[in-house]
Amino acid sequence: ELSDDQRSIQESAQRFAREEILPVAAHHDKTGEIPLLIKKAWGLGFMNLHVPQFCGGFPFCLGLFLNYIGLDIRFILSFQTGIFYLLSPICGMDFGSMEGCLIAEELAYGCSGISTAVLANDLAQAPVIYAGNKEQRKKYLGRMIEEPLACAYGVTEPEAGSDVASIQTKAVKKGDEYVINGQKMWITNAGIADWFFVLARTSSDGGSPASKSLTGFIVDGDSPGIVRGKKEINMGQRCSDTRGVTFEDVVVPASNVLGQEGAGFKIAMGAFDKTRSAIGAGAIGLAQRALDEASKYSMERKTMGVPIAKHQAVMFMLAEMAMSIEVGRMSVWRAAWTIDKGIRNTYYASIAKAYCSDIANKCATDAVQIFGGNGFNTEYPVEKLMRDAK
Ligand SMILES: CCCCCCCC(=O)SCCNC(=O)CCNC(=O)[C@H](O)C(C)(C)COP(=O)(O)OP(=O)(O)OC[C@H]1O[C@@H](n2cnc3c(N)ncnc32)[C@H](O)[C@@H]1OP(=O)(O)O
Repeated sequence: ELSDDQRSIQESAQRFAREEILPVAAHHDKTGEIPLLIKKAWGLGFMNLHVPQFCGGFPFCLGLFLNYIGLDIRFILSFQTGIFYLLSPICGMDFGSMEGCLIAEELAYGCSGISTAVLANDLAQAPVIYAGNKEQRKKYLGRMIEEPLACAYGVTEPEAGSDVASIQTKAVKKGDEYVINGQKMWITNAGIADWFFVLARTSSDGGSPASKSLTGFIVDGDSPGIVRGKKEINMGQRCSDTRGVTFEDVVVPASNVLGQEGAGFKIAMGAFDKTRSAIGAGAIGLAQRALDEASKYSMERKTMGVPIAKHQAVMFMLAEMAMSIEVGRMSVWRAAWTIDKGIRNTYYASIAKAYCSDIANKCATDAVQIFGGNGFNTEYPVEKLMRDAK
């Protein structure tokens, strides 16, 4: 059962998604512009959810509360810089995975592209929270609480997607510094990142296992030698900034190594443990939206003298959608609850991410089917859901 606090967080996120995100979702899908809404989301505390309190973490829960009791978002934001900073030491808190999942589901209900843009920081921050020392956390996480900055998680490469152990980006130690060379691909926030988490190979011994050969670095976004690629024009989630990034002799101080040399693979895996359930939650938000849109439409649209919801072919689809969403949401909650208890959740988080992603695709596809010809048309919301789900 959700606690009262969790319910109010959920309701605030729901209100923000439905009042602020949903109305601009089609625009951002069309233009691919990074939503200005990110600043509002930051002001209300929906970004940087897991930054620890000692870094200045989450001073804006008061904003969430004020929003929850019905104050206008513009009013809250006009206050944010002054009063919230004064109050941050007493109202600061870092959210667990469970709260992160509740927020991710609601935001993705409004638009999973905007939701990814808002929540992608959480993925990049996860290795720093998981393995960073106090100075690293204060320096790189603290600044994200002070202003709405973006950071990016740089693991995937053109030749190494799901096979993290095969990454080729290299970091060579020279004195107190490392020099990084290599290429990353599909990096969310790459065009706007203030800093990157970069996973690179530090061992040249081909026989060395992944768990000892890779190292995680924090790389400042303004370091010479970082070449940010063009914004990729993707099929869905189009306002999320996705790019390739090249590192050409990028010099990083040894003090920016996370954990120790060789610990990077496990740090990256630990970050996935923390974030996979939230990706599952976003997928459930999208699936729930597909079900709600399809239910509403099937009660309004009539064929053969009855609403199409009365036809068994449509009823079955709606019932399947509802069943899979309930099961998927439970898989997300189980994964999030497990890690919040301090128990490794790799198994449950992987199930949640894989299962819910499939559910999102199935529900969106069925919603398009229920909408008939209209489902194929951009005037209706479901074709976007189908592209975003993919
Ligand atoms: C909300 C924001 C959204 C932004 C968009 C985000 C989109 C994304 O999801 S981006 C990322 C997508 N990429 C992935 O998910 C990567 C998927 N791949 C993987 O996770 C790995 O490569 C995986 C699990 C498939 C396989 O790894 P594999 O090479 O077989 O390693 P494996 O042999 O299992 O483990 C190697 C070592 O690591 C350890 N290890 C593995 N997993 C973990 C873990 N979770 N925790 C701790 N240690 C671990 C193992 O115990 C082993 O240790 P040792 O060598 O000491 O015995």
